[in-house]
Amino acid sequence: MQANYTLAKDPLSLERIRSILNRLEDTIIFSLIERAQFAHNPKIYERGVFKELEALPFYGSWLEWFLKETEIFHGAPRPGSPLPDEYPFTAGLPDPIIPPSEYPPILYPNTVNVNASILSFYIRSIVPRITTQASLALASLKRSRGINGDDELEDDGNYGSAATVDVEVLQAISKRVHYGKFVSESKFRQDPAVFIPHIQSGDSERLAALITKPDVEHRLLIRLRKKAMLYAQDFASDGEPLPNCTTKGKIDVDCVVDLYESYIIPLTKEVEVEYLLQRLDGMSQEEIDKLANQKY
Ligand SMILES: O=C(O)C(=O)C[C@]1(C(=O)O)C=C[C@@H](O)C=C1
Repeated sequence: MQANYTLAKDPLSLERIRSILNRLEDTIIFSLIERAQFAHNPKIYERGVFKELEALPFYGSWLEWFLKETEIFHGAPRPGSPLPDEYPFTAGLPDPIIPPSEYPPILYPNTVNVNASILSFYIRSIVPRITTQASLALASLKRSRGINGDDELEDDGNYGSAATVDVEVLQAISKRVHYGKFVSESKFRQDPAVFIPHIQSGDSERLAALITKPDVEHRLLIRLRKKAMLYAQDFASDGEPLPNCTTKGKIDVDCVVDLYESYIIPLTKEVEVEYLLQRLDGMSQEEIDKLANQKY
């Protein structure tokens, strides 16, 4: 998020936040297309495989090392920083070289960070699926050359390139999912009195029902499928689209839709609810009563 986002006249307008979520769909689809050109390379997600890393010293997977180095370099904001639209996947990061900029507070202070879940579903369910085509092509090439070891069939050796793109995909998904906090704050401010009793009783289910908008989800999934089909299109050298029967396309469109339906939307909702559950922390009953009648 840029400074101009928080300085906008109404940074919590739901329409505005949804337009950012819409834009992030493009970033996520394009980065997945980039990852899909490489084979699965399962080695890069396992700890202790690259002995070279132990000399650093670093204990973790190849991808975890990339995440850590990227976050150190980017000076990833720590939880609780004033502009929380980027959340670290790794811990123990040094302080950024340049002090964080001052931004007007928009979100209520909170500790919500679901990056561990994002990393887990991405490695477990997304990478193997979006790389199936590249891995199969590689495996048949290797077999034709007499290479049969199961371990190596899905390994094209592009560890650096694959992990670089993994970091991009993960950061884009993380940003998208944690935007749930802005959505939640926006919905809360529309009518604090509706939310307050359920926050006070810790009723996650009622809160989830309040923030869920089935028609918005439905439209999103239709839009996403159309976008993914369009971006996945292959073109001939003269720029003419190749017919679907001659090309499998750059990405498995069903996988993109499933990623949103099964993981990104549910996790965004989890962030929204977790954020709400912390929304009154540290407030006195008097302050809460005042908030219940507040008109933003
Ligand atoms: O747009 C909203 O209102 C959101 O809360 C975001 C979102 C989403 O993840 O896209 C999540 C929950 C709603 O049911 C609809 C959409």
